[in-house]
Amino acid sequence: MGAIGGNDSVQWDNMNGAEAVNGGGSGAGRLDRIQVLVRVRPLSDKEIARGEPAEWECINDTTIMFRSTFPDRPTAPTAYTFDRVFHSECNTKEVYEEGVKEVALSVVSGINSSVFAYGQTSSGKTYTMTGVTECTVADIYDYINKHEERAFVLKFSAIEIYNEVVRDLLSADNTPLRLWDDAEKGTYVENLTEVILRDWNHLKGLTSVCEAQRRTGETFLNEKSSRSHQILKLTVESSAREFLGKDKSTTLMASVSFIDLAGSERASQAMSAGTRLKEGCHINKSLLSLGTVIRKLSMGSNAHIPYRDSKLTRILQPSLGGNARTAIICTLSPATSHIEQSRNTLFFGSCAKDVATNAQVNVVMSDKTLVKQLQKEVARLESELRHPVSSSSLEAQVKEKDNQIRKMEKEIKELKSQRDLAESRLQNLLQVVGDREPKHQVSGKRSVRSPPSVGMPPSMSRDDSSQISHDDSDNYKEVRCIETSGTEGNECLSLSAGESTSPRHSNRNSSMRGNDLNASVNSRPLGETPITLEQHLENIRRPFITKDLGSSIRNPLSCRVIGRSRSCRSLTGSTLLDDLEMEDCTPVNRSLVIFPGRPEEYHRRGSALNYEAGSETLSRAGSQLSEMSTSKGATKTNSSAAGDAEFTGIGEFVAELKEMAQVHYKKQLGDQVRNYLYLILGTILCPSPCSYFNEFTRMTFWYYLYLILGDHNSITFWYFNALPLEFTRIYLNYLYLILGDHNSITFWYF
Ligand SMILES: Nc1ncnc2c1ncn2[C@@H]1O[C@H](COP(=O)(O)OP(=O)(O)OP(=O)(O)O)[C@@H](O)[C@H]1O
Repeated sequence: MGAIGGNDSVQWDNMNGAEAVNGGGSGAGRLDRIQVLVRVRPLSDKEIARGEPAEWECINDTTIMFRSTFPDRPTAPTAYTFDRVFHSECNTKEVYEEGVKEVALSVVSGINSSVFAYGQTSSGKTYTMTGVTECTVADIYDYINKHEERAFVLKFSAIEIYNEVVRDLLSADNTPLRLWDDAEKGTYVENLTEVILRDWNHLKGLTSVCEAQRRTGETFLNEKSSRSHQILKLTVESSAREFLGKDKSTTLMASVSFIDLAGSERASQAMSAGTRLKEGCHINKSLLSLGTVIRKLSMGSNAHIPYRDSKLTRILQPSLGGNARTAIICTLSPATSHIEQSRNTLFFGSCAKDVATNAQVNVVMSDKTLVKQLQKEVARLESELRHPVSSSSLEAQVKEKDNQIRKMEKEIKELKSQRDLAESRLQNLLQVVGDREPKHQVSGKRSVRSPPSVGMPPSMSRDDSSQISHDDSDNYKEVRCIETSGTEGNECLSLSAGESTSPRHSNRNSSMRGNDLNASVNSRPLGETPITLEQHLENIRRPFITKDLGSSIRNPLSCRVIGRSRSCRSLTGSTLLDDLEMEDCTPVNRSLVIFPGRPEEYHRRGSALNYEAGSETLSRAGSQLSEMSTSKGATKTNSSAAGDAEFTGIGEFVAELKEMAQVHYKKQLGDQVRNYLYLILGTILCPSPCSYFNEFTRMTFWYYLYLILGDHNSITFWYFNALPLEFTRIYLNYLYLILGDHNSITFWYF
C-alpha cells in the first residue's frame, strides 16, 4: 500500500461525498487528533430504584459538568470539555451523525478509521457500538450505491480478546489465534476469517453470529456484561470501473474497526468472583495497558509506547497514533455510585484528546501493475550486477575530483595574491598622498605665509603656526585634514586667503607684470626643474584616486584641488563636483549679493552647457595647472611608485584630454567671442584715461591667457593684485562678464 496517486486519486477526489467525509483525499498523511466524545446514558432502573440522582450534566455540546454535592475528590475538576458530549436524551443516531460519521466514513476514501467505546461496565458501550456500527455500515452501503463508477469489495472479520486470548468470532473453532507483526501490515491476526460481504443483510447476519459467539456473563452491574473486547473490522476496497483489469488500475483499501471494549469494573462493585473475577482482572489489566499507551501518546514524548503490553494495545496500535482516524466514545453512567469510575473514564478521554494520529490514503496497485513494477526493479538490479561500477572508473572519478580541488586551490592562491597586490597598491596610494602633502606645502612655502585671516578659527591658526614653526609638516597635515574634517572648508579658504595676502604673491605680481605667462604657470619654488605636461596630468589624476579611496581620506591637496575646481564649475556646467564640494564651497560674499550680476543669458549659458563625461576631467585638470605647479616636487617623487597600474598610459590620457579640450573650446568659442565684445563695449563706454587702456590691454592679455590655460582663478588673482584699487571694481565687472565665476573673483577681491 502507499499514497494514493494517478488517475485513481483524481477520480477518488472528485467523487461526491468523499470530500465531505474527510476533507478530500490527499496522498499526504494528515495529522489528526483522536476525536473524543462522551455519552451519558440514562439512569438504569436499578439506579433509580436505589434513588441515585444523575450527578453529571452536559451543560453544552462540548462540556460535561459534575453537579453533585456529594463529597467527591475536592481537587478533581468539575467540568470536562471534549469534542462533543451527548446527554442521556440523545439517541445513538445523533451520536453517530454528530460525532462518529465523519471519522468512520473515512474508510470509503481509503483512510483507515476506528471507533471504539470506553467506559465502565454497564455504562452503555455495547449499546452504543451496536448502533454506531449499524449506522456506519448503512452509510457505507448508501455510498456504494451512489457511486456506481467504482467497484467496491467489502470484507468483514471479527475477533474478541478474552482473557488475553484472541478468538475468531466468525469461526466455530475456539482455537486461540496468534498475532504476527509485519513491517507493512503491522500487527495482524493469523488465520483470521475474512468474509466478503454480499450485502447489508449478509453483514447483519454476521454481526449476529459475532454477538452470539462473544463471551458475556451476568454481573451484579450488568445482566449481560461483555467479558471480552470485541473488534469488528470492515475492509472496503474500491477501484474505478473504467480502469479495472488495466495496467493503470489501482485500488483504495482501508478498514474501519468497531471496538467494543469490555467494561472496567471494581470487583467489589461487580461482586464478581471465580470466573468473573478472573475475567475482570484480565479486562482491567488490558484496559490499564490501553490507558498507559494513551497517556504516553498524549504526552507527545518520543518515549517508548508499550503497545506490546497487551494484545489489545498490539491490535489497536494503528488506531492509536497510527495510520487511522479514530473516535473514542466515552460512555458513563450518571449515577452517584459510579462517580469514581466516571471520573476515570473522563480522565482517559481527556488524555486521548491529545493523541495525534497520522492517517493517510491507502492505495494498492493491481497485480499487473505490481508485477510490472517488480519486473522493472529486477531489471535494474540485474543490470547493476552485470555492469558493476569498475574500480578504474572510481579511480577516474577520484582523479577528477582531485583535479578540481587543485584547480580551486590555485584559484584561491591567485585571488589571494590579487588581494595582496590590491592592498599594497592601496598602501602605496595612501603613502603617495601622505608623501605629497608635506612637500606640496613646503613647495608652496606655507611656512612663510601670513597667518590665515579669513574663515580660520583662532585655534586653528595657532595650531597651524605652531606646527609650522616646529617644522613637522607631516603631522601638521594629518591633524588638519584627516582628523579635523570639519575644518576642511576653512583650510581651503584659508589657503586661498593666505595666498591673496601673502608677500610672496606681491612679489610674484611684480614679476608677472614682466612675464605674465611664465608667472601663471611657474608658481613652484626656484630650483625645481620644469615638469612636462604628462607629469602634470599624472599629478592631476592622483587626487582623484585618493578621493575614490573613500570620503574619509581627505587631505589638504584634495581640498585645494576641489577649491580650485569649484571656480570652474559655472564655466563647465559640471554637476559632479557640486556633490563633492558641498561643504567646501567658498562662502557667498556679502558684496556679491549687491553685485549687479551677470546678464541673464550668462546664467543660462552656464546651466545649459552639457559636456561629455570627460569635460569634467578637463575642468579639473585645467584648474589644477597652477596647483600642480606648486606641487610638482612631491608628485614627481612618488609618481613612479603608485598609479602605474591604475591608469592607462599617460600618452593615451593626454590624447584623451586634448580631444576633450578641443570639444570644450569649440563649444566655448561662441560665448568667448561674445564675452570679448562685452569687454570692448564696456571699455569704450568707460570714461577712462589712457592709463585705463593700458590696464585694458593687460586685461585683454590675461583673458587670452585664460583662454589658453582655462584657469582663471590664478590669473584673476594675480591680475587683481597688480591693479590700482580704484579700477578694481570696474575690472571685476568685466571679469565677471567674461569668466562667469564671481566666487573666486569676489573672494580674492574683497
Ligand atoms: N443510552 C442508553 N439509553 C438507554 N439504555 C441504555 C443506554 N446505554 C446503555 N443502556 C442500557 O444499559 C445496559 C447496559 O448497557 P451495555 O451492556 O451496553 O453496557 P456495557 O458498557 O457494554 O457493559 P459491559 O461493559 O458490562 O458490557 C443495557 O441494558 C442497555 O440497554
